[in-house]
Amino acid sequence: MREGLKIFKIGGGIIDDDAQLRQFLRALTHVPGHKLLVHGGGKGASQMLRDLGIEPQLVQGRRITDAATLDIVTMFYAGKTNKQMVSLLQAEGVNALGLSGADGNAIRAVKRPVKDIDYGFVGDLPANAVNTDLLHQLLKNGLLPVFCAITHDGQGQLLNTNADTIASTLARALAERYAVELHFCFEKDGVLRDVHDEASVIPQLTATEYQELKATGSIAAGMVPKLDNAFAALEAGVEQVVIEHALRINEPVKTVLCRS
Ligand SMILES: Nc1ncnc2c1ncn2[C@@H]1O[C@H](COP(=O)(O)OP(=O)(O)O)[C@@H](O)[C@H]1O
Ligand SMILES: CC(=O)N[C@@H](CCC(=O)OP(=O)(O)O)C(=O)O
Repeated sequence: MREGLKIFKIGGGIIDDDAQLRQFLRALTHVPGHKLLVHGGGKGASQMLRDLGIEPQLVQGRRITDAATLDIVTMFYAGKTNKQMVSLLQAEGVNALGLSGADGNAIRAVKRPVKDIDYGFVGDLPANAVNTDLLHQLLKNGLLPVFCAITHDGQGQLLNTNADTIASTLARALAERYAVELHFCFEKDGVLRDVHDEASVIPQLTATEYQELKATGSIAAGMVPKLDNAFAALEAGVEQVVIEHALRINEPVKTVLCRS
């Protein structure tokens, strides 16, 4: 039987709030078994860019990343955010190891080709992007890998990659070796039928219902690429995909994706 692995992705809203981040990380330490954490930080990065006089540019939730933006998001994601998160986990007695995709050649990306839009230094992840042997070794040694949203192309170029995509790609690659649960954690209790009604959580969401709710506009904005990544993981053999509140990961209220 395959061993279990729980992959958690934490988004920008919670990361920016020190008390909430600590609460999430403390709850994470109580989750049994192999774990892996992926963090974003897009909201904080946009604020930092503005503070430095650069207006952030996002198209459908994806950041257009010119050279100056890449420098700043690398410092923010792979530096401050990643190291702060690792040190908070160490303070909880968990041996976390912070990684970008370049470290240990963990995730190798391909610079997004220019079509209608030039996204600049943004990395897409091919099917063989993940160094699963490295991650297996780390997990076997009791480490908790903590990934930021920076990858590399193998030619010395760092690239900015959406954190939901990194989580989904890691889950798909590691599903060959582990029974993977993928948890997208953010600041709502799950996928909402009505985004203005916090109590309207959909407990079980099928791909068909997702398409319907997307067409009516009930599911929109950042939730669309998140669910595209989430359903892709489910279809590729990930055992379970969950969308849930980062501060309630041990509680039953959440959205679980269904295959049919
Ligand atoms: N039906 C929906 N249910 C929940 N959130 C939704 C829905 N439709 C749109 N959203 C928006 O999507 C956001 C989550 O996407 P995003 O901001 O990219 O998350 P993250 O910060 O975790 O990467 C929510 O904060 C919410 O504003
Ligand atoms: C290419 C691209 O869009 N990269 C993202 C990476 C961070 C991220 O995904 O952060 P959240 O999960 O908090 O949104 C960005 O720079 O915003």
